[in-house]
Amino acid sequence: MAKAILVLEDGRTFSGSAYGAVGETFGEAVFTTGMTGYQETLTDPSYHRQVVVQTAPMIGNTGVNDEDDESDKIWVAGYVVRDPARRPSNWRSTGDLGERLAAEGVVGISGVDTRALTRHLRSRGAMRVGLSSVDLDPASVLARVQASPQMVGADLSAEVTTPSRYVVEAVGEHRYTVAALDLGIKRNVARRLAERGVTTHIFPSSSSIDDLLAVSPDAVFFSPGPGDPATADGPVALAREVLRQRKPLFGICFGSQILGRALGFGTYKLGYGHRGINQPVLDRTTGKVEVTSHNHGFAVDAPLNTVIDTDFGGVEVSHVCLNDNVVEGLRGLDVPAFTVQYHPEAAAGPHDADYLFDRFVELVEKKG
Ligand SMILES: NC(=O)CC[C@H](N)C(=O)O
Repeated sequence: MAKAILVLEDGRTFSGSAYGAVGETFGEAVFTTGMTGYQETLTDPSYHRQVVVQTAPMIGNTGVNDEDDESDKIWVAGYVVRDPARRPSNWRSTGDLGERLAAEGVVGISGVDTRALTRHLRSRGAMRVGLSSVDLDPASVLARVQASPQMVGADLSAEVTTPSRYVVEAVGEHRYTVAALDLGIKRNVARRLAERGVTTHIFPSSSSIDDLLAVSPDAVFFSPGPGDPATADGPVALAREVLRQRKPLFGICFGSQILGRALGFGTYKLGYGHRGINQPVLDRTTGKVEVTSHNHGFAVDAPLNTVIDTDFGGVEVSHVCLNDNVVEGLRGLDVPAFTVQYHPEAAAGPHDADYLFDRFVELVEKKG
Protein backbone atom coordinates (compact mmCIF):
# COMPACT_ATOMS: atom_id res chain seq x y z
CA MET A 1 0.00 0.00 0.00
CA ALA A 2 1.25 3.48 -0.83
CA LYS A 3 2.63 5.50 2.06
CA ALA A 4 0.90 8.72 3.10
CA ILE A 5 1.54 11.55 5.56
CA LEU A 6 -0.69 13.88 7.54
CA VAL A 7 0.77 17.30 8.35
CA LEU A 8 -0.94 19.70 10.75
CA GLU A 9 -0.46 23.44 10.43
CA ASP A 10 1.61 23.50 13.62
CA GLY A 11 4.04 21.07 12.01
CA ARG A 12 3.03 17.89 13.84
CA THR A 13 3.18 15.01 11.37
CA PHE A 14 1.71 11.51 11.37
CA SER A 15 2.46 8.76 8.91
CA GLY A 16 0.24 6.02 7.56
CA SER A 17 -0.97 4.44 4.34
CA ALA A 18 -3.00 5.87 1.48
CA TYR A 19 -6.70 5.14 1.96
CA GLY A 20 -9.21 5.96 -0.78
CA ALA A 21 -7.79 8.09 -3.59
CA VAL A 22 -4.03 8.60 -3.95
CA GLY A 23 -3.28 12.33 -4.05
CA GLU A 24 -3.14 15.36 -1.83
CA THR A 25 -5.83 17.34 -0.01
CA PHE A 26 -6.18 20.18 2.48
CA GLY A 27 -8.86 21.28 4.92
CA GLU A 28 -9.68 21.88 8.55
CA ALA A 29 -8.82 18.89 10.76
CA VAL A 30 -11.79 17.95 12.97
CA PHE A 31 -12.60 14.80 14.89
CA THR A 32 -15.90 13.04 15.29
CA THR A 33 -16.60 10.59 18.09
CA GLY A 34 -19.48 8.67 16.47
CA MET A 35 -18.85 4.94 16.56
CA THR A 36 -21.39 4.35 13.78
CA GLY A 37 -22.74 6.41 10.90
CA TYR A 38 -19.58 7.02 8.87
CA GLN A 39 -21.55 7.00 5.61
CA GLU A 40 -23.89 9.74 6.83
CA THR A 41 -20.89 11.74 8.09
CA LEU A 42 -19.04 11.50 4.79
CA THR A 43 -22.07 12.63 2.77
CA ASP A 44 -23.10 15.47 5.13
CA PRO A 45 -22.48 18.76 3.23
CA SER A 46 -21.57 20.47 6.53
CA TYR A 47 -18.21 18.65 6.35
CA HIS A 48 -17.28 20.42 3.09
CA ARG A 49 -13.63 21.61 3.39
CA GLN A 50 -13.06 19.56 6.54
CA VAL A 51 -10.70 16.62 6.93
CA VAL A 52 -12.55 14.28 9.26
CA VAL A 53 -10.73 12.16 11.82
CA GLN A 54 -12.73 9.18 13.12
CA THR A 55 -11.95 8.51 16.78
CA ALA A 56 -13.58 5.07 16.51
CA PRO A 57 -10.64 2.84 15.57
CA MET A 58 -12.39 0.48 13.15
CA ILE A 59 -14.13 2.09 10.19
CA GLY A 60 -15.81 0.59 7.14
CA ASN A 61 -16.93 -2.66 8.78
CA THR A 62 -20.47 -2.44 7.42
CA GLY A 63 -19.36 -1.24 3.98
CA VAL A 64 -21.44 1.33 2.12
CA ASN A 65 -25.06 0.94 1.05
CA ASP A 66 -27.62 2.58 -1.22
CA GLU A 67 -29.74 4.06 1.58
CA ASP A 68 -27.60 6.03 4.03
CA ASP A 69 -26.27 8.91 1.92
CA GLU A 70 -27.35 12.29 3.28
CA SER A 71 -26.69 14.03 -0.06
CA ASP A 72 -25.62 12.89 -3.50
CA LYS A 73 -21.87 12.71 -2.87
CA ILE A 74 -19.08 12.53 -0.33
CA TRP A 75 -18.32 16.05 0.90
CA VAL A 76 -15.39 15.66 3.32
CA ALA A 77 -12.13 17.14 2.05
CA GLY A 78 -10.18 14.17 3.41
CA TYR A 79 -10.59 11.19 5.70
CA VAL A 80 -8.42 9.89 8.54
CA VAL A 81 -8.89 6.45 10.09
CA ARG A 82 -6.98 4.03 12.23
CA ASP A 83 -7.96 0.59 10.98
CA PRO A 84 -10.12 0.26 7.86
CA ALA A 85 -12.13 -2.93 7.44
CA ARG A 86 -10.45 -5.42 5.13
CA ARG A 87 -13.71 -7.19 4.39
CA PRO A 88 -17.02 -5.31 4.91
CA SER A 89 -20.03 -7.30 5.98
CA ASN A 90 -23.63 -6.21 6.38
CA TRP A 91 -26.95 -7.27 4.90
CA ARG A 92 -27.36 -3.83 3.30
CA SER A 93 -23.76 -3.46 2.10
CA THR A 94 -23.29 -2.88 -1.63
CA GLY A 95 -19.60 -1.98 -1.59
CA ASP A 96 -16.36 -1.21 0.19
CA LEU A 97 -15.78 2.18 1.81
CA GLY A 98 -12.16 2.53 0.65
CA GLU A 99 -13.22 1.78 -2.92
CA ARG A 100 -16.01 4.34 -2.77
CA LEU A 101 -13.63 7.00 -1.42
CA ALA A 102 -11.27 6.21 -4.31
CA ALA A 103 -14.10 6.27 -6.86
CA GLU A 104 -15.14 9.74 -5.66
CA GLY A 105 -11.55 11.00 -5.58
CA VAL A 106 -11.50 11.48 -1.80
CA VAL A 107 -7.97 11.33 -0.39
CA GLY A 108 -7.63 9.55 2.94
CA ILE A 109 -5.03 8.08 5.22
CA SER A 110 -5.19 4.95 7.38
CA GLY A 111 -2.99 3.49 10.09
CA VAL A 112 -2.84 6.85 11.87
CA ASP A 113 -2.63 7.02 15.67
CA THR A 114 -6.02 8.75 15.72
CA ARG A 115 -6.02 8.78 19.51
CA ALA A 116 -2.86 10.90 19.67
CA LEU A 117 -4.13 13.08 16.81
CA THR A 118 -7.47 13.68 18.56
CA ARG A 119 -5.75 14.56 21.85
CA HIS A 120 -3.59 17.03 19.94
CA LEU A 121 -6.63 18.67 18.29
CA ARG A 122 -8.47 18.68 21.60
CA SER A 123 -5.69 20.57 23.36
CA ARG A 124 -4.57 22.85 20.48
CA GLY A 125 -7.93 23.31 18.72
CA ALA A 126 -9.12 22.54 15.20
CA MET A 127 -6.49 23.60 12.67
CA ARG A 128 -5.58 23.23 9.00
CA VAL A 129 -4.13 19.95 7.80
CA GLY A 130 -2.80 18.35 4.65
CA LEU A 131 -2.89 14.68 3.64
CA SER A 132 -0.54 13.50 0.93
CA SER A 133 0.34 10.20 -0.67
CA VAL A 134 2.21 11.89 -3.53
CA ASP A 135 4.64 14.11 -1.60
CA LEU A 136 6.09 12.50 1.51
CA ASP A 137 8.23 15.47 2.52
CA PRO A 138 6.56 17.04 5.60
CA ALA A 139 8.18 20.45 5.10
CA SER A 140 6.91 20.82 1.56
CA VAL A 141 3.36 19.67 2.49
CA LEU A 142 3.44 22.03 5.51
CA ALA A 143 4.11 25.02 3.25
CA ARG A 144 0.93 24.22 1.30
CA VAL A 145 -1.07 23.62 4.52
CA GLN A 146 -0.07 27.05 5.75
CA ALA A 147 -1.12 28.60 2.42
CA SER A 148 -4.52 26.87 2.42
CA PRO A 149 -7.73 28.73 3.41
CA GLN A 150 -8.90 28.94 7.04
CA MET A 151 -12.41 27.92 8.17
CA VAL A 152 -12.87 31.28 9.93
CA GLY A 153 -14.20 33.62 7.24
CA ALA A 154 -15.19 30.80 4.86
CA ASP A 155 -18.42 31.50 2.97
CA LEU A 156 -19.35 28.09 1.55
CA SER A 157 -23.13 28.05 1.10
CA ALA A 158 -22.98 28.71 -2.65
CA GLU A 159 -20.67 25.69 -3.08
CA VAL A 160 -23.09 23.19 -1.55
CA THR A 161 -26.60 24.52 -2.25
CA THR A 162 -29.02 23.11 -4.82
CA PRO A 163 -28.80 24.89 -8.21
CA SER A 164 -32.60 25.08 -8.43
CA ARG A 165 -35.67 24.52 -6.30
CA TYR A 166 -36.98 20.97 -5.81
CA VAL A 167 -39.79 19.45 -3.80
CA VAL A 168 -40.00 16.59 -1.31
CA GLU A 169 -43.64 15.59 -1.10
CA ALA A 170 -45.51 14.83 2.12
CA VAL A 171 -46.05 11.15 2.87
CA GLY A 172 -49.78 10.48 3.06
CA GLU A 173 -52.10 13.44 3.44
CA HIS A 174 -50.54 16.85 2.73
CA ARG A 175 -50.97 19.17 5.72
CA TYR A 176 -48.45 22.00 5.41
CA THR A 177 -45.92 23.54 3.04
CA VAL A 178 -42.45 24.49 4.23
CA ALA A 179 -39.94 26.62 2.31
CA ALA A 180 -36.46 25.38 3.22
CA LEU A 181 -33.32 27.41 2.50
CA ASP A 182 -30.62 24.94 1.44
CA LEU A 183 -27.31 25.94 2.98
CA GLY A 184 -26.13 22.31 2.90
CA ILE A 185 -29.23 20.34 3.83
CA LYS A 186 -29.25 16.65 4.77
CA ARG A 187 -31.86 14.36 3.23
CA ASN A 188 -33.23 13.27 6.56
CA VAL A 189 -34.61 16.73 7.39
CA ALA A 190 -37.18 16.67 4.58
CA ARG A 191 -37.90 13.00 5.36
CA ARG A 192 -38.70 13.81 8.99
CA LEU A 193 -41.01 16.61 7.82
CA ALA A 194 -42.61 14.50 5.08
CA GLU A 195 -43.70 11.83 7.55
CA ARG A 196 -45.59 14.56 9.43
CA GLY A 197 -47.56 15.57 6.33
CA VAL A 198 -45.23 18.40 5.33
CA THR A 199 -44.30 19.10 1.70
CA THR A 200 -40.88 20.77 1.63
CA HIS A 201 -39.74 23.10 -1.16
CA ILE A 202 -35.95 23.25 -1.04
CA PHE A 203 -34.52 26.57 -2.28
CA PRO A 204 -31.03 27.70 -3.38
CA SER A 205 -29.16 29.65 -0.71
CA SER A 206 -29.37 32.93 -2.67
CA SER A 207 -33.20 32.92 -2.74
CA SER A 208 -35.13 36.06 -1.79
CA ILE A 209 -38.15 36.41 0.45
CA ASP A 210 -40.31 36.73 -2.68
CA ASP A 211 -38.96 33.42 -4.02
CA LEU A 212 -39.91 31.72 -0.75
CA LEU A 213 -43.34 33.37 -0.49
CA ALA A 214 -44.16 32.36 -4.08
CA VAL A 215 -44.91 28.80 -2.90
CA SER A 216 -47.24 30.14 -0.15
CA PRO A 217 -45.34 28.43 2.66
CA ASP A 218 -46.93 27.85 6.05
CA ALA A 219 -43.44 28.02 7.56
CA VAL A 220 -39.77 28.51 6.73
CA PHE A 221 -36.77 26.32 7.56
CA PHE A 222 -33.06 27.24 7.57
CA SER A 223 -30.81 24.23 7.05
CA PRO A 224 -27.47 23.11 8.44
CA GLY A 225 -24.39 23.77 6.33
CA PRO A 226 -20.64 24.36 6.16
CA GLY A 227 -18.65 27.53 6.74
CA ASP A 228 -18.43 30.44 9.12
CA PRO A 229 -21.87 31.85 10.04
CA ALA A 230 -20.29 35.32 10.36
CA THR A 231 -20.09 35.38 6.54
CA ALA A 232 -23.75 34.51 5.89
CA ASP A 233 -25.08 38.07 5.55
CA GLY A 234 -27.57 37.20 2.77
CA PRO A 235 -29.33 34.41 4.73
CA VAL A 236 -29.25 36.58 7.89
CA ALA A 237 -31.08 39.39 6.06
CA LEU A 238 -33.56 36.81 4.73
CA ALA A 239 -34.16 35.45 8.25
CA ARG A 240 -34.91 38.98 9.49
CA GLU A 241 -37.43 39.34 6.68
CA VAL A 242 -39.08 36.03 7.65
CA LEU A 243 -39.23 37.18 11.29
CA ARG A 244 -40.82 40.47 10.19
CA GLN A 245 -43.46 38.50 8.27
CA ARG A 246 -44.10 36.44 11.43
CA LYS A 247 -43.87 33.19 9.49
CA PRO A 248 -43.07 30.21 11.73
CA LEU A 249 -39.33 29.61 11.47
CA PHE A 250 -37.18 26.65 12.46
CA GLY A 251 -33.41 26.49 12.05
CA ILE A 252 -30.95 23.65 12.54
CA CYS A 253 -27.20 24.11 13.17
CA PHE A 254 -25.99 26.67 10.56
CA GLY A 255 -29.66 27.70 10.42
CA SER A 256 -29.56 28.23 14.18
CA GLN A 257 -26.48 30.41 13.92
CA ILE A 258 -28.12 32.46 11.17
CA LEU A 259 -31.27 33.00 13.20
CA GLY A 260 -29.04 33.89 16.17
CA ARG A 261 -27.36 36.56 14.06
CA ALA A 262 -30.74 37.77 12.74
CA LEU A 263 -31.79 38.29 16.36
CA GLY A 264 -28.66 40.34 16.99
CA PHE A 265 -26.29 37.81 18.59
CA GLY A 266 -22.71 37.19 17.56
CA THR A 267 -21.16 33.84 16.69
CA TYR A 268 -17.71 32.53 17.60
CA LYS A 269 -15.47 29.58 16.84
CA LEU A 270 -15.28 26.78 19.40
CA GLY A 271 -11.86 25.34 20.25
CA TYR A 272 -12.41 21.97 18.62
CA GLY A 273 -16.17 21.84 18.11
CA HIS A 274 -18.82 19.24 18.81
CA ARG A 275 -18.95 16.28 16.44
CA GLY A 276 -20.43 12.96 17.37
CA ILE A 277 -23.65 11.24 18.23
CA ASN A 278 -23.69 11.13 22.02
CA GLN A 279 -23.66 14.73 23.21
CA PRO A 280 -25.88 15.48 26.23
CA VAL A 281 -28.20 18.46 25.79
CA LEU A 282 -30.66 19.92 28.30
CA ASP A 283 -34.05 21.04 26.97
CA ARG A 284 -34.71 23.84 29.44
CA THR A 285 -38.43 23.94 28.55
CA THR A 286 -39.05 20.41 29.86
CA GLY A 287 -35.97 19.83 32.03
CA LYS A 288 -35.25 16.67 30.08
CA VAL A 289 -31.77 15.66 28.96
CA GLU A 290 -31.43 14.20 25.48
CA VAL A 291 -28.53 12.42 23.84
CA THR A 292 -27.95 14.09 20.50
CA SER A 293 -26.07 14.19 17.24
CA HIS A 294 -23.71 17.18 16.75
CA ASN A 295 -21.57 18.63 14.01
CA HIS A 296 -20.62 22.22 14.67
CA GLY A 297 -17.44 24.22 15.01
CA PHE A 298 -19.08 27.58 15.67
CA ALA A 299 -21.70 28.62 18.23
CA VAL A 300 -24.03 31.51 19.10
CA ASP A 301 -22.90 33.87 21.83
CA ALA A 302 -25.98 34.50 24.00
CA PRO A 303 -26.48 34.83 27.77
CA LEU A 304 -27.92 31.68 29.32
CA ASN A 305 -30.06 32.65 32.26
CA THR A 306 -32.16 35.59 31.23
CA VAL A 307 -34.78 36.63 28.71
CA ILE A 308 -32.89 38.64 26.12
CA ASP A 309 -34.46 41.72 24.60
CA THR A 310 -33.99 41.72 20.80
CA ASP A 311 -35.39 43.58 17.76
CA PHE A 312 -37.97 40.79 17.61
CA GLY A 313 -38.96 40.75 21.28
CA GLY A 314 -37.89 38.41 24.05
CA VAL A 315 -35.65 35.46 23.24
CA GLU A 316 -34.30 32.75 25.51
CA VAL A 317 -31.71 30.05 25.28
CA SER A 318 -33.85 26.91 25.11
CA HIS A 319 -31.14 24.21 24.97
CA VAL A 320 -27.66 23.94 26.47
CA CYS A 321 -24.89 21.38 25.97
CA LEU A 322 -24.15 19.78 29.32
CA ASN A 323 -20.50 19.11 28.45
CA ASP A 324 -19.53 22.76 28.14
CA ASN A 325 -22.63 25.02 28.48
CA VAL A 326 -22.55 25.99 24.80
CA VAL A 327 -25.84 27.46 23.50
CA GLU A 328 -27.67 24.65 21.68
CA GLY A 329 -31.03 26.27 20.98
CA LEU A 330 -32.92 29.58 20.90
CA ARG A 331 -36.60 30.30 21.28
CA GLY A 332 -38.51 33.47 20.41
CA LEU A 333 -41.08 34.45 23.01
CA ASP A 334 -42.76 37.05 20.78
CA VAL A 335 -42.09 35.58 17.32
CA PRO A 336 -42.91 32.03 16.17
CA ALA A 337 -39.27 31.01 15.76
CA PHE A 338 -36.94 28.48 17.36
CA THR A 339 -33.71 26.74 16.56
CA VAL A 340 -31.33 24.03 17.66
CA GLN A 341 -27.59 23.92 17.15
CA TYR A 342 -27.55 20.12 17.00
CA HIS A 343 -29.24 17.56 14.73
CA PRO A 344 -32.74 16.36 15.59
CA GLU A 345 -32.82 14.66 12.17
CA ALA A 346 -30.01 12.43 13.51
CA ALA A 347 -28.66 10.41 10.52
CA ALA A 348 -26.48 9.37 12.10
CA GLY A 349 -27.40 9.41 15.76
CA PRO A 350 -30.08 8.83 18.36
CA HIS A 351 -33.68 9.94 17.87
CA ASP A 352 -34.13 11.63 21.26
CA ALA A 353 -34.60 15.03 19.64
CA ASP A 354 -37.16 13.95 17.02
CA TYR A 355 -39.83 15.77 19.09
CA LEU A 356 -38.50 19.06 17.70
CA PHE A 357 -40.12 18.30 14.34
CA ASP A 358 -43.41 17.85 16.24
CA ARG A 359 -42.79 21.22 17.95
CA PHE A 360 -42.30 22.80 14.52
CA VAL A 361 -45.53 21.34 13.17
CA GLU A 362 -47.39 22.41 16.35
CA LEU A 363 -46.07 25.94 15.90
CA VAL A 364 -47.41 25.95 12.32
CA GLU A 365 -50.74 24.52 13.55
CA LYS A 366 -51.08 27.28 16.15
CA LYS A 367 -50.42 29.97 13.55
CA GLY A 368 -52.82 28.43 11.00
N1 LIG B 1 -23.74 21.24 10.71
C1 LIG B 1 -23.75 22.56 10.59
O1 LIG B 1 -24.73 23.16 10.20
C2 LIG B 1 -22.46 23.28 10.91
C3 LIG B 1 -22.62 24.78 11.06
C4 LIG B 1 -21.29 25.53 10.99
N2 LIG B 1 -20.66 25.36 9.72
C5 LIG B 1 -20.40 25.10 12.13
O2 LIG B 1 -19.41 24.43 11.92
O3 LIG B 1 -20.68 25.41 13.27
